Amino acid sequence: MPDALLDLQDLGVQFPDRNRPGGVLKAVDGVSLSVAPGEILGLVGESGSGKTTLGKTLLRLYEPAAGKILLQGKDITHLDEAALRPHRRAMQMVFQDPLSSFNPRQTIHTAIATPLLLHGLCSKAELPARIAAILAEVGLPADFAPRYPHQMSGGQLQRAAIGRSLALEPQLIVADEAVSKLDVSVRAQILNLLRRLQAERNLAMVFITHDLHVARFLCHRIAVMHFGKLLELGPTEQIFENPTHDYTRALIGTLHDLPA
Ligand SMILES: Nc1ncnc2c1ncn2[C@@H]1O[C@H](COP(=O)(O)OP(=O)(O)OP(=O)(O)O)[C@@H](O)[C@H]1O
Repeated sequence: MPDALLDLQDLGVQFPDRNRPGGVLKAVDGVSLSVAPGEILGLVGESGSGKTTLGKTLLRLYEPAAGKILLQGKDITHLDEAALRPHRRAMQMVFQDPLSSFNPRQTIHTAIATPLLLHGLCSKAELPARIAAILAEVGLPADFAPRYPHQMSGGQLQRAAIGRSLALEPQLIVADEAVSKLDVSVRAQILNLLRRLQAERNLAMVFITHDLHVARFLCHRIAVMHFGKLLELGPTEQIFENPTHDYTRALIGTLHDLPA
């Protein structure tokens, strides 16, 4: 895909196998896929299928054993930290557990201010207004800035985590089970927030989830992973209505057993 934001080509990631001393586990095995600007790509598959490993590797948090990662056509697969720095801004991650993704001794203000100052995106004088604008964008009042993580609910904190990731104006967010720890009503609010951000900012996302309801609601296309391999990839309705693989059919079959 020539105008892809992100292009993964035959990506492989290996770990020492925890169950076989001396053995190698192919956590991601020959995965090729691309993400267009503003596209939400869902990564689904059962536990251990390699979703998180793929997400972390495309962000260059893990070193790939094989293949290529192209960001806006630039090969970032083996760039060192210094060369990677300008590209890091373009891709941010939102984790499952917002509490553990914040430093408990830092206020929300400091957590959002730090990357802004580090990347020279804002002067100290501009910080309060900038942080208030970021909080407003994720539906939090400005007076949440002086709060510490433990003074916020899970949903409020996930909003703050999304705000922090937006501070650097990324083009792509990798969200790893970002709503799975939230209550159902809060989950819907955060999903709507992600949808709005995608539409307003043309923000692309790799949305990792084991929840097929969530994937169907949010994602434009869905990639199904199985034992580190990409089993199939297609528009969301096609995956749900006309899956090619028995494994996908079985995965979707479980959807009918889940509460809506
Ligand atoms: N740091 C690591 N060292 C060794 N093995 C790892 C490491 N991280 C992941 N693995 C293994 O790689 C495989 C893929 O794991 P991964 O966490 O990417 O899967 P997942 O689909 O995200 O699963 P889950 O939904 O449970 O998070 C698993 O077999 C896992 O045990």
